[in-house]
Amino acid sequence: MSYSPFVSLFSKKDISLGRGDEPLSETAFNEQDLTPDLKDIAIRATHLSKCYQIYKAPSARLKQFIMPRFQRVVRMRPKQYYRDFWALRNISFEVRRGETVGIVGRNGSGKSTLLQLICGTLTPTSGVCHTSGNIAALLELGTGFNPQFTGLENVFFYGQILGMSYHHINQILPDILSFADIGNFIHQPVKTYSSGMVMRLAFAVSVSREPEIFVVDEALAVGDEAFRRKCFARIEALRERGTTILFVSHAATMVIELCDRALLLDSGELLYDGPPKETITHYHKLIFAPPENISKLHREIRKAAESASIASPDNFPSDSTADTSSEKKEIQPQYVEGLVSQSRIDYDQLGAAIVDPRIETLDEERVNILIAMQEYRYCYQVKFFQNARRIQFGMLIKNISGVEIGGALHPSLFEHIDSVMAGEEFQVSFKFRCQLNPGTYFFNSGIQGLTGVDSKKTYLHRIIDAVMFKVQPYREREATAIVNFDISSITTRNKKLK
Ligand SMILES: Nc1ncnc2c1ncn2[C@@H]1O[C@H](COP(=O)(O)OP(=O)(O)OP(=O)(O)O)[C@@H](O)[C@H]1O
Repeated sequence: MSYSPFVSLFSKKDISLGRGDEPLSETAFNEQDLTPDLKDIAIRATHLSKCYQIYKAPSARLKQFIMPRFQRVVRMRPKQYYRDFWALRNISFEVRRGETVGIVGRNGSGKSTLLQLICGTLTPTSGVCHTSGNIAALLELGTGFNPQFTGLENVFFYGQILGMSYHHINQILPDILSFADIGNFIHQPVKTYSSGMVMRLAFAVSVSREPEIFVVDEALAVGDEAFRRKCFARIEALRERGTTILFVSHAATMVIELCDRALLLDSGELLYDGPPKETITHYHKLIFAPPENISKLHREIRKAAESASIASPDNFPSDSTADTSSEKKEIQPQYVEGLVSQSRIDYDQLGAAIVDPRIETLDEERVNILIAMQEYRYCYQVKFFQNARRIQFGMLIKNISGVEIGGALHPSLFEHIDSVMAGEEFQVSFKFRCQLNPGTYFFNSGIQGLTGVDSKKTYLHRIIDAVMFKVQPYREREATAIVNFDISSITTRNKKLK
């Protein structure tokens, strides 16, 4: 019976591997061998590469097995019947203990290969991967479960692979079953399960023995909304307890919400390693780029990666609300030159252009550090290159996770400017009160309307994350969550009951 584990536990190790037929060596990774800085590191990948041999047909594989030996005997130069395909090339990065790191990339970019190298289920062609701590990995969905076994049998099967005793699994079984929540299906063979049910069970088992490193490959994508929320909550709990988490996802919001950092892979190369929102922006650009623009985009992303540290959030006033000193109370709105959106996306201009989006105080001073509860204007110019009809100018405020907080349209939600002529220019200004709690936020800008003989409204120009800004507290923080509704509260103490 063949079995390939997809929930697996690995011990501290240091795998050094050579290319192709070279002997592989695996050595123990002792805590005392670690340099002090390495003690903070859960995963260190150094120049990791993985090359697959691609054969045109199965017969070529056989030829490769026989012919080179024969050719050597007759003193011919051995011929190669395959071509090399580099799924990963020269990947180096570190993950600190307790960090949550997302991996994003287009299909085939090498994400799963990287996770498998880290987990040790695949050997690198060259390079080294150090991991420190027990790893629980939720890799390719379903490939590990024995389809003939019932769910319950698989719980014990995996639990023991994870290093738990039968007795311990028995003890925590109610928790596992309650988390998986698949009812009586637990007594059915896994081959009768939907992919969502397999995921529920696999996730429940893999987190039951709290791992030091938790690696998840896209598995959560198959769960329903409610279960995904439950998984996120569990991942959050693991995070809070200091588990290092590495996961692959195509879901931008999830990466932005959960991760401290995100890596962008493309064509086997680590293109970007930075804050999740910026990584996701580069990823989105790659997904939507026509093939002929990919190389140019690669160059741009590499360049952005080099200069990323300049715009590090550490260089700007913090979002902290703890400091309620008098200096903090007197803080003024200001403009910080380097505080610019790294995630701006300019869509094509279809007859109009948004120019110079900015935030101003009511005295027309440009700012990007705003004081909560004060009034500002969000402004931009619009230039029309074509005649257009039924025009609306828009703005939208989002937080760093992409949650849409509030927006407006001019003239209004249900009105529009009937027509504009090519060459006309507008100054658009939205006055607002900054009822946001301290944090980092973004403005989108957009012009909707009709051009030519179109009868369907489209964006004539749109800029996502056009302006980035930070909000500082106006006094001590007065409200919870994102929006400050200026809530006033009162309590009346009831008379003591006799
Ligand atoms: N065993 C293999 N033999 C040959 N090529 C392989 C093998 N496994 C993966 N590849 C190739 O390596 C590249 C990277 O694959 P990988 O599965 O790591 O990509 P991925 O980023 O996880 O993709 P996806 O988002 O589609 O899951 C792909 O082009 C894939 O076809």
